[in-house]
Amino acid sequence: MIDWKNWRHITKLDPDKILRPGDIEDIATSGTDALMLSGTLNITEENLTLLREQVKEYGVPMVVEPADPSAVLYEGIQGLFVPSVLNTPDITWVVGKHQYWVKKKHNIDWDIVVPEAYIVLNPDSSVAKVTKALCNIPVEEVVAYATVADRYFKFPVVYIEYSGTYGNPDIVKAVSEVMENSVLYYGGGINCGEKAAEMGQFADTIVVGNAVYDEGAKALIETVKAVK
Ligand SMILES: CC(C)=CCC/C(C)=C/CC/C(C)=C/CC/C(C)=C/COP(=O)(O)OP(=O)(O)O
Ligand SMILES: O=P(O)(O)OC[C@@H](O)CO
Ligand SMILES: [Mg+2]
Repeated sequence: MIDWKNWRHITKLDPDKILRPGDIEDIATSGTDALMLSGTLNITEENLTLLREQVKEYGVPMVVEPADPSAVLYEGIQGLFVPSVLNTPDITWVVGKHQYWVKKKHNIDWDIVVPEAYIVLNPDSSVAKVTKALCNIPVEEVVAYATVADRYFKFPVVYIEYSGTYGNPDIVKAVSEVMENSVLYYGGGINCGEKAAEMGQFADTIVVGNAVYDEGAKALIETVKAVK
């Protein structure tokens, strides 16, 4: 297994978006610890495979984070990061999709599976809409979810997710103070060194997604430098 617990910086690449060859090289050589292939909308085995083929030659650890059991990749990747969303009333996104997945797929390589406890906090994100996450919750409730994930369910990863917008550092700080064993991920709206450094004080690992597409590789490199 890859040493994912020591990653400081993950670049999240969306199989539904286009990257030019030059961009791919710049991303892969940016110093990011891993490439995570993931998105909520329009993810298929086909576009996941195409993206994997584009990035694999650089030798950066590559992991897949599936949004649905119908689009999972098993070959040529080093990890399968599987989300459960904690702050949704719809159990489908906590354990339902997972049960369906295991029922259909009998030979899962559990050694590469890393369960993630998502706390989704941007109501405008695709992931919030799809999972009907209850995003407008006070910090005490976020901390309580994170504590349940860390101590009770013993999720390897707790993921504070603001996909598409920059989140509240006070919330990430408060969560970081209660984490004992889980690795704390922060993702959402990081598009420069300052924001990377700010969230990187509290999160073990920061995740940068949209900035790669909206700002380009130069901004990505700044975010890497800020946390390493
Ligand atoms: C059990 C299996 C194999 C799959 C189910 C996994 C579950 C429950 C996923 C629920 C949450 C989810 C849809 C996660 C996908 C990862 C993620 C948060 C991607 C970022 O999404 P956005 O940035 O909101 O979406 P777009 O980039 O597509 O707009
Ligand atoms: O795309 P951004 O806003 O950087 O968010 C990163 C990641 O947490 C999305 O799942
Ligand atoms: Mg996205």
